[in-house]
Amino acid sequence: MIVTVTLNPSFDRTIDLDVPLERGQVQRAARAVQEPGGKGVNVSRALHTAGADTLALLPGAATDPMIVALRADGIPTETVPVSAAIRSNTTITEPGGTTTKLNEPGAILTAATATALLDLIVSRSADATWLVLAGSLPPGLDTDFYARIVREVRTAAMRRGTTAPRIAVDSSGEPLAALIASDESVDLIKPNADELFELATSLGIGVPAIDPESLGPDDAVVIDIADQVLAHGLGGILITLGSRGAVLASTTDVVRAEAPRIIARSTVGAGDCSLAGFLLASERGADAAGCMAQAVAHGAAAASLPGSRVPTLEQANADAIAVRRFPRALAQ
Ligand SMILES: O=P(O)(O)OC[C@@]1(O)O[C@H](CO)[C@@H](O)[C@@H]1O
Repeated sequence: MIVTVTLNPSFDRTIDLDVPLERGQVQRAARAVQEPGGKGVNVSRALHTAGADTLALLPGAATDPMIVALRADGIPTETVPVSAAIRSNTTITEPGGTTTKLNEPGAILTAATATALLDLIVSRSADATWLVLAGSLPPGLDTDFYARIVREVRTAAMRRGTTAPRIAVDSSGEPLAALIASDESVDLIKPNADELFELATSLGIGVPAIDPESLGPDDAVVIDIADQVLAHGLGGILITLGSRGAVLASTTDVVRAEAPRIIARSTVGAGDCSLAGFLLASERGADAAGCMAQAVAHGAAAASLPGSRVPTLEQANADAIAVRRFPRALAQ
């Protein structure tokens, strides 16, 4: 089972405009939808839709409209009750595909809620093959909270005499930097190129003064930086590159997967679906190339859907993805 943790969930609101956004003006939206979100929640939504066994862990009141919607969608969910409402992040989409995202900070989590979440995560990790820690940390949690989860999950597994789950992390900024700089190692992180450059800088790794989005199809720079980040005790780095696909850098392989041509409707949650595709294939015994094909198939299919809708397995066809694998043995 793949257990996901979303400490700062959101009831994502997507507002579609038929005309370009004009700042400072009153405009009429063409349509608006609201979907349960937050990165770990999206991973669980995509896994569940693809028929995989998953459990989403998050803070939220049972009566919160987001939790009600998540359960109505049939996503296996366990919550630690909180009194504050789950935040609502807003996405504005304009004709031509421009997307503007406004993320709220989220409600403050108390120390008691943090402890209850930690207990729940440790307990449910006993049945997990993968544990996914995803998204920002809400106010009230220390930036090293992810490192604390990893430590406690591994200590509990050692006490039980069982294998700890593999750990995948999809976060950015200080929480990710604090985790990578800590003594805890993780199996996989999933940054985009911007987030990888930001992480490398925080670790004192020199990065070129260029916009990672302008790198073009030559991913040598990205792989060189990923290799230096890998040396901080990581098993692999899955770097999502938008319309250029994705690259996996691990100690044993470099795998490049090309994105298919699509008409992008909304990229919100596409990275989360890429991670879900990777884990889904990993659960089903695929090798690194197979995991990357499913990652890119899922990410591209999600980007072609409106809002943060997740694709079905039929929509995320991994057979259509071109993948090249370059085996290697990287010294750690
Ligand atoms: O504010 P965070 O936690 O970094 O990201 C939250 C979020 O932007 O991530 C998902 C898309 O990846 C959305 O469902 C959600 O609104």
